[in-house]
Amino acid sequence: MTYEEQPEQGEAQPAPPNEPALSALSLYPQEWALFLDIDGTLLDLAETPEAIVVPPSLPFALQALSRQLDGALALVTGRAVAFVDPLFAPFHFPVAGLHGAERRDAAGRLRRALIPPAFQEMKRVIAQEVGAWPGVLVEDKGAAVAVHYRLAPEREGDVAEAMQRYLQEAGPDWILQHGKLVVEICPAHASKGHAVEAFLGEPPFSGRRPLAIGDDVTDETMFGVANRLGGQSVRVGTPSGKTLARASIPSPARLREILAALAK
Ligand SMILES: O=P(O)(O)OC[C@H]1O[C@H](O[C@H]2O[C@H](CO)[C@@H](O)[C@H](O)[C@H]2O)[C@H](O)[C@@H](O)[C@@H]1O
Ligand SMILES: [Mg+2]
Repeated sequence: MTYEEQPEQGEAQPAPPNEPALSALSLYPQEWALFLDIDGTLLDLAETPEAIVVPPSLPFALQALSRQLDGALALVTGRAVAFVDPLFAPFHFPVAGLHGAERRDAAGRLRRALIPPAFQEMKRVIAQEVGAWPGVLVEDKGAAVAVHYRLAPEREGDVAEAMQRYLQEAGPDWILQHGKLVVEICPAHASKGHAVEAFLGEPPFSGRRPLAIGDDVTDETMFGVANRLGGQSVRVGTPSGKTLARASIPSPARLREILAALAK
């Protein structure tokens, strides 16, 4: 198993194309744990959060791969955990949701994030104010709220300004998370990197090398953890900025092809 060495731990570089990065999974399945982002990684991006399409064969490929890895496969997403299971039915994979703020481990134990009453009220006000702008969508995710402007890109500045204002109101327990044509307010204590570390502290993930695959800035924390722990990091698509990922795959469609081949 050979990988290109990186110059410095933590130093962001453009990721070189390196699809063979995934072949280690089939060569040494007992050594690896796989952490997969959903939107823009496993699934093509869609115009709205609800419009995503899950190819029918994908859940079965993931299940076969999970079995090869003795269950050491987890989904690590900005979506809420409750949203994820129906996507990958009939399977229930270990999953970290809301960028790591909630997590269901391999034993099925779910750690939820609290939704304080003040945050509940703030989501209502955001939906009322920002949700009234044509083309702007407010996604209530429980302990996080996302405002999407994919259908109204000219509203980027307005959305950023409004969410910054709401963040001030929410206080220090919350952070802004920028994504692909979306700005979110999420719990500050969590990150995808922390979620990957938490999985790696438990069976069947413990003792394995993490392979993290994602497409967006929120995935950079799990790339950093994977690199630090002797694993591998893969960014899907062409990153707009620099990335900690050590390899890249051109598209979700290509990743699905590779995963399907590995699952056989
Ligand atoms: O961490 P991920 O699994 O990648 O989730 C990140 C966010 O994905 C979703 O928004 C993005 O995908 C939508 C559907 O393709 C797209 O319409 C939107 O523009 C993207 O930002 C999801 O709606 C968010 O809740 C996730 O945090
Ligand atoms: Mg993504």
